[in-house]
Amino acid sequence: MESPMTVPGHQEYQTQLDEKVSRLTQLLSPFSAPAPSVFASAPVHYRMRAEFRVWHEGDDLYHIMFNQETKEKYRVDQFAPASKTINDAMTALLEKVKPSDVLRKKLFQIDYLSALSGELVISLLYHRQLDDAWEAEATKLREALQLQFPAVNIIGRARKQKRVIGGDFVIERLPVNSHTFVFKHIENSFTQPNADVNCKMIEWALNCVAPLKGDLLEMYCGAGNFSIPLALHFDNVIGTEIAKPSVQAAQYNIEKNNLDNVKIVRLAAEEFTEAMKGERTFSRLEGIDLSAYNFTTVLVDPPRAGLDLDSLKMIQDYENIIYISCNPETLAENLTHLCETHDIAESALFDQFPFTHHIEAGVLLTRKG
Ligand SMILES: C[S@@+](CC[C@H](N)C(=O)[O-])C[C@H]1O[C@@H](n2cnc3c(N)ncnc32)[C@H](O)[C@@H]1O
Repeated sequence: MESPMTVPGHQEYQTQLDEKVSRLTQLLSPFSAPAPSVFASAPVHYRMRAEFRVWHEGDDLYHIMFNQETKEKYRVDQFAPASKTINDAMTALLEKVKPSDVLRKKLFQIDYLSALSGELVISLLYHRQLDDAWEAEATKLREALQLQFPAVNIIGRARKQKRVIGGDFVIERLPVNSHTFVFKHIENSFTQPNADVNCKMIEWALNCVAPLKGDLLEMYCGAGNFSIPLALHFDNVIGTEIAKPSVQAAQYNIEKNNLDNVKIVRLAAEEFTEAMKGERTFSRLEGIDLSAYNFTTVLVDPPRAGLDLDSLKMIQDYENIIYISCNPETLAENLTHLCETHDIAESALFDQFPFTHHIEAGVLLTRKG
């Protein structure tokens, strides 16, 4: 079992990025899209999250991963794609967990969530129930790690159990243009994995909306990753999101960034579309008069499946559409509808996932003249 700490070379990275650019260009070519702007990733330490299985060997214990092709396990002492904070924590954590019978017993997985701010959540996953003895040891572990990491939280997870030592989130500080935005990122909720490339995505979106006025409607807004920076530009923003923890984080983020023109509503995109069409009313929209907004622009950032047909039709009512996609195939399918009414004015490739074949893309659509 070998630890593949070898970092792929620049040429290998560039070749793969070039392939992604040509794949995206090809997928967008039926829609007469301009050539995509390309936002590259750092070659190492770009991931804010990492998950490892744990291997026990006598008194020893280490992180492992699996080769996706051969399914063979390999030892991972350091993991170049993960942030420096995660790499430092991997060593520091195991040093302290190894000698503790309570902490190591039936520990099978370790998940790390870090932030550019240096904050860190470590989740320890067990095949046994966690008791007060575990909590006492985990509290001591956190205190010991706090000497090295300014803000570190520990979570213990087992079947139907979650014990939190500290908090279950990190506070991120994202530099976007000349501004720093504060974001609460909750463990086990969606957050963009590559923080630097995420900042470039937000800057690209801000650039797209620079000439636009009025109000912004956003669907699939998560914890307000786009809603909050874009609120500095628009008069008002309404964001919708299905996941309760993300909506709660978004409310926190609105307050911490001192915004009073953003509302986040917990609704599925499909439900929100029904509300916009006047087909259904929702108590969660009470006090919000959707007809009073002057929505000129809609931003969508759906999961891999893309948008349903009704939501596609609904967003075609707006002058400007920003579509952020983690799956260019469903983006292209959705564009066959959207380009009946809109043209692609800008396109972009954000290399959120270097050294994989995954593509994150963005398009700005404007209503046909
Ligand atoms: C790709 S993430 C984007 C989140 C956010 N824009 C960001 O940049 O962090 C997609 C988001 O859509 C949410 N989601 C998934 N299905 C949904 C649905 N049917 N309706 C509304 N939101 C949904 C997920 O919880 C997730 O937060």
